[in-house]
Amino acid sequence: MTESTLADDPLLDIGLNPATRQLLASLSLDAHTRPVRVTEIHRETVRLIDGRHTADAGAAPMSARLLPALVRELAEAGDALAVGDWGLARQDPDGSLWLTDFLARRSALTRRDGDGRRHVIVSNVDTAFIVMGLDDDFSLRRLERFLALVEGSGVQPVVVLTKRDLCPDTAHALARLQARLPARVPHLALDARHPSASVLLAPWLQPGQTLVLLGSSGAGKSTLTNALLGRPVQDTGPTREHDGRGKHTTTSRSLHRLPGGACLIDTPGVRTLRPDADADTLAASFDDIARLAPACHFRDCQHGSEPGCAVRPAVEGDRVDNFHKLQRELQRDHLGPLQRRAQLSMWKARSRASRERLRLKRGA
Ligand SMILES: Nc1nc2c(ncn2[C@@H]2O[C@H](COP(=O)(O)OP(=O)(O)OP(=O)(O)O)[C@@H](O)[C@H]2O)c(=O)[nH]1
Ligand SMILES: [Zn+2]
Repeated sequence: MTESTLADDPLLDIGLNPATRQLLASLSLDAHTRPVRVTEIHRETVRLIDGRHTADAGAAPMSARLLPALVRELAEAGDALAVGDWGLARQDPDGSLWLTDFLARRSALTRRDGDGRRHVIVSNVDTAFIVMGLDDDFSLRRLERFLALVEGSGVQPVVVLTKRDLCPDTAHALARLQARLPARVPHLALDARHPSASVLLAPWLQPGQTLVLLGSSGAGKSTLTNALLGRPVQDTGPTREHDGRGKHTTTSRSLHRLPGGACLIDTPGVRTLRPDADADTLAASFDDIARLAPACHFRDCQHGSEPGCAVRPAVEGDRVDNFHKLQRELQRDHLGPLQRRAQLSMWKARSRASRERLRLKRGA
């Protein structure tokens, strides 16, 4: 048997990359076990694709149960499956499908719950397009939030500015962005409705690559998804596709295969991922400030109006302010409910006091 190449591996359709392929090759799988990717998580089952039953775009997902040993293993590790995970599925003689293992992740976008625990929302993603409109949506502060969310996840952020056609002065917006954004983060401006979007984004859309779109509501994620797919994704209603078990709706398709060969993961979890950072990723994302701060004259310099500040001349003031704001938020998020309430009433008392002072000053 001649060795097949990555290019003709059916798993390429579902985001197989050289590293995952190498890992799978080392596993000597029996005839009943095959590599799969998780596209949906339900209470007792998961939906999987194996790249074999590919329709025009995105494979029709199969339902599988988790092997009890896998459930135990995950519980012991305090972990859970995520969309994008690679795993192994075994088909029993009676036709039932079991997820038996899951493979180590090479990247993960996570969110924290109220108790500060981390949950993986999506894994094995190469690129996150941070989508932001060049209209009222444009906010460098929010962009910095999203970047801090992606930082440290193993995912490459790319800033995609949509609505270029609506922006009277794109050059100005880009200049502001460049003054703020670390040079390592690629960025571009486009009209998300135009087919040329996939040409501009081609470097991140190569076969085997997996991407997600992040961004606030109305930023243009659906519009861009349609442009990348080359056709509208129907969000509701039945599709024409039948497989004997009934109709699939496209809403259940969270992994789209793009014409160029990349996979786009679009799940409600990703859509609603709030750009919250944690301390490490925040520091890494604002590493320009961290790098310069040791050269400030005062050790506790806030990079405001202190003499001898090394940060202020080099970093835009609003970026420094945003860093401090996100840091404060983080501290607040890490407080327990009681401490949070105490802090809230302290702030309320303070603002009451300052309102009172203002009132007295104005002689009201
Ligand atoms: N002119 C213009 N309109 C755009 C562009 N990108 C998006 N739009 C419009 O902006 C509106 C919002 O775009 P959507 O793609 O629905 O935004 P979204 O990010 O998917 O929003 P949610 O689904 O709420 O998360 C739609 O009316 C789009 O037609 C663009 O580049 N140019
Ligand atoms: Zn300073």
